[in-house]
Amino acid sequence: MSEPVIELKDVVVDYPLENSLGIARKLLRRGSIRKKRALRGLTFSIHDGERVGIVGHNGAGKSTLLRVLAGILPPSSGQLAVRGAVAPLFEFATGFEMELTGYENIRIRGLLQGLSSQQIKDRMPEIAEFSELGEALSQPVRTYSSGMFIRIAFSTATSIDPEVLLIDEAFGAGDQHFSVKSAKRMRELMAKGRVLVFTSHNLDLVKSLCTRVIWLREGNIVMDGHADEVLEQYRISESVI
Ligand SMILES: Nc1ncnc2c1ncn2[C@@H]1O[C@H](COP(=O)(O)OP(=O)(O)OP(=O)(O)O)[C@@H](O)[C@H]1O
Repeated sequence: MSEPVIELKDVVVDYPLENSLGIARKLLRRGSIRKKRALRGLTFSIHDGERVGIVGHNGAGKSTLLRVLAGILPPSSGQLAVRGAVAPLFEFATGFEMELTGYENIRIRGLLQGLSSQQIKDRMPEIAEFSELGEALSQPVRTYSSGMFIRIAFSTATSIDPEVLLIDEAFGAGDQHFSVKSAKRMRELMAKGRVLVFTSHNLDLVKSLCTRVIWLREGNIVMDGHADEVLEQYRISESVI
């Protein structure tokens, strides 16, 4: 079998439960920093062509797992390999430099996604056009509405032909016009992408999009297997609660 596109081994994520001042004070006093363990040693691989749904109740660790796969959040311990270009289609409103212009923010996001300066330059007209932001792209993004941030982030994230598509169903694609346009582009990318990882509370949508489902509970994998089988068990457990 070929090398997996995504490979996790004993991946743990702890969130500090203190702000940076609290952490500094604890360090000075040699006290222990309180943490919340969100992922408790996940091990799995995803191969070419797999469409994987991640399900679980609130707080199960779905968003944390997507952030780890996107490289936004480094694991606290364990090993992670993601082979190929990743398009993270969630948390669009985070990570902007407020004093810089729309164009500059597109460049930064592109570099973070692993594009070269030349690739960004080549794609800039297409990204700008898809965003439909026009002259506003020359303004500092602190002047933008929340929908305008989404336009930049979505247009940049989908400007590559990604091998790995990470989608949180609750991604919120802005106004009606842009959400129709972005849904169409997402479907095109899903048809082309080698791997899809999709989190959602909408089990019918998961069933229609995914071949495999990983069920998380409190940062552990409860079940990992064929979508129909895992969703059936998950539904039974939900009706018991
Ligand atoms: N920034 C943070 N600081 C501290 N704890 C966090 C942080 N983000 C998430 N957590 C905790 O980590 C755990 C996993 O959260 P996560 O957001 O990954 O769950 P989820 O499955 O995506 O939930 P939901 O379905 O509600 O979106 C939860 O217990 C949550 O309270």
